[in-house]
This record gives sequence, structure tokens and C-alpha cells, in this order.
Amino acid sequence: MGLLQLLKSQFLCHLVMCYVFLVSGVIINLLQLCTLPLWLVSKQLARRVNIRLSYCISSQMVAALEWWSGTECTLYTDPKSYPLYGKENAIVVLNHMYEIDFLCGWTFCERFGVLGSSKVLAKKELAYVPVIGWMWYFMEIVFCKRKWEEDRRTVAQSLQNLRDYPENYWFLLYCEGTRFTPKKHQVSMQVAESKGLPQLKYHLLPRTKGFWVTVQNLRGTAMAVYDSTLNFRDNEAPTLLGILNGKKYHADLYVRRIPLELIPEDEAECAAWLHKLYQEKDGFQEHYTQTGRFPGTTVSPPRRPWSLINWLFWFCLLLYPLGLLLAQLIGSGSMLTIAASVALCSAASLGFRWMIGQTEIDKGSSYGNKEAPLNIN
Ligand SMILES: CCCCC/C=C\C/C=C\CCCCCCCC(=O)SCCNC(=O)CCNC(=O)[C@H](O)C(C)(C)COP(=O)(O)OP(=O)(O)OC[C@H]1O[C@@H](n2cnc3c(N)ncnc32)[C@H](O)[C@@H]1OP(=O)(O)O
Ligand SMILES: CCCCCCCCCCCCCCCCCC(=O)OC[C@@H](O)COP(=O)(O)O
Repeated sequence: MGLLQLLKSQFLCHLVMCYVFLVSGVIINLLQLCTLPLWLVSKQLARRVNIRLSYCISSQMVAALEWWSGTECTLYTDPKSYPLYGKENAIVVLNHMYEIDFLCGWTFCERFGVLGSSKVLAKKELAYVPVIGWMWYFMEIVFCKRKWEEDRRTVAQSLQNLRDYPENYWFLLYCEGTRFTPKKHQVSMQVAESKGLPQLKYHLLPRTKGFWVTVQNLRGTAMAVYDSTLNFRDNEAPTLLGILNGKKYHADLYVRRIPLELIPEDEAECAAWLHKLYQEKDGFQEHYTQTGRFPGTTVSPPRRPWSLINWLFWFCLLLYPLGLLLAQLIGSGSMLTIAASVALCSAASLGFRWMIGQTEIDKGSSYGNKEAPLNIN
């Protein structure tokens, strides 16, 4: 192990990164809160400001992936579609198998200049994650309870609000609704069988209602669906802790651009279209397993320096007061103050560990685990 690699695996480094991420995040959240009165004066200006503020948070995680861990990202796509990426609104359909698939998605957003404005249909629980969840509120992220009866109205309303969004965005949809586990796969394939649908090997059966409602509500403003399939080289199962430890991964992403007008308007036809799409996605994963690559030509959209510059800015800004505080603390000689500070740091690192836990599949929800196939018509 090289010296740099050893440094990256040190707990102290992680503690400093945690401090910078949390403190800068809370500062940015507070600035976002200050933009609330601006919404009353100029909604579009408030949105543009929030896009840039959100970028300052999410790009820190992207910087950790791109610059700290050095993870590489290769894009497989059609060269004719490539120039359109980042220049139009699009609905991104991505497989949901990895703990850092959202982060790889963010990296591609960053490289095509839509990170600050990127959107997702996210489970409501994530709205309460400090910093990221609070930031999402100002980004107009669409939340769902994964209970269709409750979601149908709120999701459609939130999507309608995006129709006059002032900058290009990608709207991410994990149609599988939850991350892949062998148990969830088994349950969903029982559902597929009961519905007379073909089996999938690498995906859960997609939930079609969210896709239909998204396509219907963004029709005319989103130009295409980007069917995206992600895999990692060498059968890696990457984790956020791996990234923090500086482990380098290699992500391969296959993207097909499908014009939105090709997607049926009728709900049942749209659902059938999505099921067929997932069968094709399964075929691409099989191709990857067999050959180690996706179909299509490859491009590696270059890393941009902005995420690193933003990250270094926050380090410079926040490390100086931390140093002063530590010097004062040690200088004070008060055991009580030192003990209180250690307790505070321990609480903060536990909180940080809980946040990282939100990305871990074995701490995931039981959604999709329990559906009893016998109850399904
Ligand atoms: C490459 C570039 C990337 C670009 C990235 C861009 C942007 C990035 C931005 C941000 C990144 C942040 C990432 C954050 C990630 C957070 C993601 C999540 O939180 S995922 C979870 C939430 N999202 C979803 O669930 C979306 C998909 N779900 C749906 O669409 C659902 O339909 C729903 C709208 C949520 C409603 O769910 P509900 O369960 O209530 O209803 P359903 O109608 O879907 O379910 C009943 C239906 O399903 C059948 N059924 C039953 N059991 C199963 C099963 N196990 N598997 C499949 N299907 C099942 C059942 O028979 C019913 O069928 P039918 O519809 O025929 O009646
Ligand atoms: C900058 C350096 C520091 C970086 C470290 C930052 C650590 C903070 C981590 C906070 C991350 C919070 C964002 C969580 C996003 C999780 C996305 C995700 O994958 O959600 C899962 C859901 O889709 C489905 O849930 P399940 O039903 O599978 O359960």
C-alpha cells in the first residue's frame, strides 16, 4: 500500500471530511432557507440560486468519488445522442443494484452540467437525512411514500411544478422501487410469474405507476427517456465507505436515448412498454456478464475541475476555525471542556455513520420483501 493510499484509509482523514461536509452542508442549508423570501419575489431566480447552492453540497460527494477515490466512469452510448446530453430535460431510468449507483448518476450529471438541477423520485424517508434531505427540499425533489393511493396526487402535483423549471434537469427514476437483494428478487419474480411476465435475472420487476405518471406529467417538457444500465468492472460491489477509504472502482454505464413521443400514453400500454424495456436491460446485463462490456461505442466524458475547486474552497474555509478551536481547547486545559468536545465529536461521527448507513443495502427497507404473491390477482 502506497503512502497516499495509507493516508486515505486513516480515520482522522474521514473525520476531517465528515466535519467539512456536515458544517458546509448546514451553512448551505441555512443559505437555502434564506432564499425562501426570494421565492415570493422571483421564483425563477430563487430556483437558480438554489441550483448553485445545491451544487456546492452534492459536488462534494462527487469530488470524493472522482478525485479522492479516482473512480473512473465510462459511458457506452450512441455518438448521435451524445451531443444532446445535458442540453435537454430527460427522464433517466436506472437499475438499482449498487450502494453508490446514485453517486455514479451524480457524477454523470456533473460531467454534463446538470448536477445542481438533477431530480429524483425518492422515498419520503430520505427527506429527513440531514444536509442532503434538507437540500432536496429546496431542489424540489419529488418524494413518495411508495403507497400509490397516497402518492398518485402528490407525485403528479410535484411533477407539474417542474414544468416551468428554468434550467435543464435529469429526472431519475429507479423503477424497481428498491435495491436488488436475492430475497426481493425472488418475491418480485413470483409476482412476474403471477402476471404472466417473463423472468428477469438482474433486475427486480419494475413498478410501472411511477414511470407512467412521470412520463404523463413531464410530456412536452422532457424530451427523452435515457435508459441507463450501470455495472462495475471485476464484479465489484462498491460502497460509500470504500470511496471514503480511497478505493478506486471502474463504472460502466450504458445509455440509450429514447424520444418521449415513442412512449405510449395509455397506462396499460405504457406499463407493457416498461416491462419490455426491463427485459432488454436484462439482456444488456447478460451481455456485460459474458463479455465484460456493454454494446455501443465508449466515451469517457472528462472530469471537470469545479467539484474539486468547491471542495478545496470549503476545506480552506473551515479548517482554519477548526484549528483555532482545537488550539483554544487544548490551551484551556479544562478536562471538562475537552471531555465535552470529545463527546460532541463522537456524536457527530455516529450521526455521519448513520447517514452513510442510508446508502447500505443490508440496512435497506423491507419494501418489496413481503408482497404475498397469492394475494395478487
Ligand atoms: C445516468 C445518469 C443518472 C442521472 C441521475 C440523475 C439524477 C440524480 C438525482 C439524484 C440522485 C439521488 C438519488 C436518491 C435515490 C433515492 C431513490 C429512491 O428513493 S428509490 C425509491 C422510491 N422510488 C420509487 O419507488 C420509484 C418506483 N416506484 C413506483 O413507481 C411506484 O409505482 C410508486 C409510484 C412509488 C407507488 O408504489 P406502490 O408500491 O404503492 O405501488 P405499485 O402500484 O407500484 O405497487 C403495486 C403493484 O406492484 C405489483 N407488485 C407487488 N409486489 C411487487 C413486487 N415485489 N415487485 C414488483 N411489483 C410488485 C402489484 O402487483 C401491483 O401491480 P399493478 O400495478 O399491476 O396493480
Ligand atoms: C464529501 C465527503 C463526504 C462524503 C460522505 C457523505 C456521507 C453522507 C451520506 C449521505 C447520503 C445520503 C443520500 C442517500 C441516498 C441514498 C440513495 C439510495 O440508494 O436510497 C435507497 C432507495 O433508493 C431505496 O431504498 P431501499 O428500499 O432499498 O431501502
